[in-house]
Amino acid sequence: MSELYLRIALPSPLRRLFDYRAPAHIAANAWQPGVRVRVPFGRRELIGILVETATATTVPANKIKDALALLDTQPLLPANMMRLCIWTAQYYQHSLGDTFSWALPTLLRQGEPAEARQQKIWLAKLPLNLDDPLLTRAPKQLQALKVLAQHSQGIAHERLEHFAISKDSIAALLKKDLVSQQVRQLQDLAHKKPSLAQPELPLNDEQQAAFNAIHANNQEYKAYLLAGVTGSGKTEVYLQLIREALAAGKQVLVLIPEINLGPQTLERFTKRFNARIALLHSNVNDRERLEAWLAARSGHADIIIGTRSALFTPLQRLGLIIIDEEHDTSYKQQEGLRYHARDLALVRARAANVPIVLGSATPCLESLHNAHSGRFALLRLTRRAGGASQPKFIRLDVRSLPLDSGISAPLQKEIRKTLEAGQQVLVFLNRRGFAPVLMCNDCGWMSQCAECDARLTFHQRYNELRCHHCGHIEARPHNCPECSKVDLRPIGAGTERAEERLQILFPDTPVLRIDRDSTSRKGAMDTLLTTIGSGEPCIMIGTQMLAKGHHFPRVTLVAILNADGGLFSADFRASERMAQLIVQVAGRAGRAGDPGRVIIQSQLADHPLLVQLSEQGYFAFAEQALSERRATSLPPFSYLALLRADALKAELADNFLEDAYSIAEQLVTQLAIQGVELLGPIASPMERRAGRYRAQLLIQANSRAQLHRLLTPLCSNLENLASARQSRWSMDVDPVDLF
Ligand SMILES: Nc1ncnc2c1ncn2[C@@H]1O[C@H](COP(=O)(O)OP(=O)(O)OP(=O)(O)O)[C@@H](O)[C@H]1O
Ligand SMILES: [Zn+2]
Repeated sequence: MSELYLRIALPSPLRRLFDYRAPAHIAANAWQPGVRVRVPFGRRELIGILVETATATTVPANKIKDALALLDTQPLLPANMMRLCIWTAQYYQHSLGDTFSWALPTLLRQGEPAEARQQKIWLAKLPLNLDDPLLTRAPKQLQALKVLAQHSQGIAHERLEHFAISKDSIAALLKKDLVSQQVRQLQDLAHKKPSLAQPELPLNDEQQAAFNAIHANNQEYKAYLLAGVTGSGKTEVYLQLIREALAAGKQVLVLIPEINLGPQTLERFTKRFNARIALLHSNVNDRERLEAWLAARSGHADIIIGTRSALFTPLQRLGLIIIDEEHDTSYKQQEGLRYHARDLALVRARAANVPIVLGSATPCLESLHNAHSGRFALLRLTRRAGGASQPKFIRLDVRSLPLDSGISAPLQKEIRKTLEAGQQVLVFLNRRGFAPVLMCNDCGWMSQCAECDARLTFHQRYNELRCHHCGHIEARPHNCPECSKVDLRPIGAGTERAEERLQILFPDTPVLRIDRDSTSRKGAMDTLLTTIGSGEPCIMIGTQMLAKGHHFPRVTLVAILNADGGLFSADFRASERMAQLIVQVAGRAGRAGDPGRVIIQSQLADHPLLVQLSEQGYFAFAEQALSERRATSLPPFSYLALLRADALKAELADNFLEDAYSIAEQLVTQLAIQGVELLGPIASPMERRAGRYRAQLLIQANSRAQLHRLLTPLCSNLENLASARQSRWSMDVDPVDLF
């Protein structure tokens, strides 16, 4: 009999498969594509995914090794997900094995069985006998038994500690026959038909029209851009579409952006339905993630809600995909496999032939362009649901006004008025920490990161200087490191400073800071949201975390403190980002009965972008931005890939990129590739970061197909370059950031 070879995708950066011999003792038909295989690799063992089997190999007979073990009896990934992963790897120019690693829950990557866990449960034996003489000299066991007795459903083995029950006590109680153990299958819950748990809101005309349009075509692929102003009730449309899908026996995949959209949004879904909801976001632990993934794959979960990687969850009965806040850049992964979950979701929806809804108040220009060209159906919600009106914009010119920790006097007055009316205020400042830099008033020294081309931010709470780019932390110096004088001053204001000042200005009002520092503790965000939810007057001061999808009915004033940042950036997407951020933050104002106001405090209050945005709204801005992109041939009117390199010495990264440039040039000629331009190599906008020098080569093309004709051979050539060994490099297809 001829030998069987296994072509395996291994977690390695190399863009190829690895051949192994199938051990003779395993039946040939057990090797189905999609199963996990353990193999020797150098001196290590790795777990890979079988992609295909073959009867021949190019590996010489004395070099080929036997696979060690087959880990699954069924393919881990069904054929459609295998195809999606393969497509992803090819499109993003990434190794297939590593693509699987990003797509799979951690525990599966590590070889954990792909089975729903059986949970061990401890129960007190009945009738309960707390006076048992066996317990008289064992107070801990007695206490443990009492606690167990209070839990008629039993306590899970791994939760014992939580109830201060030691494993020793349990073992002793088991010996004395006072407790018993049960094994429960976590997915055993009987399969009930999902139902509504809460009455629905009657849709308004625009919502109904959007719902009808999507519902009418719910048996086939079609992409919808649900462009609804903030507070227009997009979520209600999603919820009713989900109801229809569930009633038809389908599963629904809902993608949400990262960063704390968590509690509020999730609650709206969980409260609405009696259905099994699998959560796959950053706050679930590895075990929970695996359970959710398995429940989704087996069809046990009805609704799957997660951040970008949830896109890769296998689903048996997929009927609808929803991408909430589709413009959010957290859908693009910025490391390793640089995929865009929104774009892949479109690929997935098309392959599964199901509808996909992209929702946003501020759609990205790519999506608007797709709507214009007819690839997406555009559905507009132009009014706020439930009668609230759109907030009013006020541009506050602060060129000649002194700023008090970033807050001008007229703004302070408006805040006071709002609080006195019993309402809440949201202050937006997209800068964490106390001050963006510490400066010596004597010699002009400024706090600078030793590892990055960046300033160190002063964090007063910890009396530290921190680099927001590499994570470096040092104690705040007492004297100037240059001139030894003691006059070091924080320059500019971050959220910490604004918080401190607001608390002094409004001593009787709670001031809640919401940024990555103040919410890093588990549960901290929930506590803050509870205070806000009470409806009492308060001031929230925070970064873009505040901009994302929150519904704060009592907020009537939104203040944007420093809107100038995005007006000068070199990145062609900066103005789009800034417009989205301003509109999203502004959208938190006046969402219930009382009308909302938005004050944009700026040194550039007359900047055309701010004028247009505040007077004509996001869509007018977006149309103009699109026509500028067209005129300058930038995405979505061209396609980009960014080759980045970094190394300990600048010339190593440069050498690599110079080599890459020549190879790319040769390939363009050899393969007669049309309409591709190589721009660079140049130093990255932040040239040094975390001690490494960074440079980049931008590849711009007027067709996606031509771009990929170049990228695929280019990447395999780069892998074998000598200069590639002294640099780290990555290819970013459709980059969202150009640094
Ligand atoms: N048809 C309706 N009738 C009455 N109230 C509604 C209706 N639809 C939605 N609402 C209410 O309007 C408010 C805003 O809705 P929702 O949060 O869904 O808007 P959104 O478009 O998702 O907003 P954003 O993009 O700003 O996050 C919510 O309080 C919601 O309960
Ligand atoms: Zn740094």
